[in-house]
Amino acid sequence: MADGEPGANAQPTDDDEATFEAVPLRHIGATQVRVSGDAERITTDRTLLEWVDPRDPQLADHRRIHDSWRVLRIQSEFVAGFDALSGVAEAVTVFGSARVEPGSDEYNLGVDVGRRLGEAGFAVITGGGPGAMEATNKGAFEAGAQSIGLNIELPFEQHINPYVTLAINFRYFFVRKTMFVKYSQAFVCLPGGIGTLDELFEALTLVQTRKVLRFPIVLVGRDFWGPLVDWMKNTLVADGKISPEDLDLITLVDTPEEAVQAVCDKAIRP
Ligand SMILES: CC(C)=CCNc1ncnc2c1ncn2[C@@H]1O[C@H](COP(=O)(O)O)[C@@H](O)[C@H]1O
Repeated sequence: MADGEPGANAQPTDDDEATFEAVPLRHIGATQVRVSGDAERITTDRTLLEWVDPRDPQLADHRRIHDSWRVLRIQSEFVAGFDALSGVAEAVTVFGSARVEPGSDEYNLGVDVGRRLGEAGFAVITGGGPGAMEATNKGAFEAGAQSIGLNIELPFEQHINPYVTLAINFRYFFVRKTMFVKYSQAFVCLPGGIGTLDELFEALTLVQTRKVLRFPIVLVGRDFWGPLVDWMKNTLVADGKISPEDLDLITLVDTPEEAVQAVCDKAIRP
């Protein structure tokens, strides 16, 4: 394929994707960009979500045909996820920063949380990445519990952490997020950034709207999470944006022991 031709610079993730994305990628130039020295891959989520000008005659079919057929790929990702996770009995999903360094206090916090959840009889689910995810999987692994990693395709090189005993790779964020909720009875959030906040607030929305019932959401670390909860109280409740009872959806704790106790007390268990 000559340079300048449709899809010439595309960085597909497999052969299927190469065929599938050949035309649509032209609209974004599909040049390889570099982030922190790593080649940035064009992810499936990006090709789904990026704006395409439907008035461009060469792209006229993009939304109509490619997005419609994309549903089959999305469907297959749901099928693979359901299939791989259907045997998971009792599980807790733990979220937290991808940037926590091994050996740090926050890493050790994750290990402790994972280990205690494992010892309490839960499988532990994380995003399968580095940092707090790795720490939590490590704790669960060392406790002999099922240690699950739901990995996500990212623009840069990404490896599942070595403490995962059941790994699934997802291309679509929203498919993966369905699995976190569907296969766990509680969420535990360790300190984290935008990814963790996204996962936390999605869970809060699902519980608030009663899409999910009796689903404890436990935040570990009062110093870290306290100011956010205070803001929710002083601004969201005070301004009438949420009800005072909505704050009861969150359990704020300091230690891994309290976190696991809160899960055991509040989650649906047989
Ligand atoms: C070093 C680095 C940025 C690696 C990214 N690798 C990742 N692998 C898997 N899940 C992730 C990754 N980054 C973010 N997430 C998701 O978002 C959350 C962490 O994002 P953050 O660091 O809080 O905002 C995790 O709970 C996880 O579900």
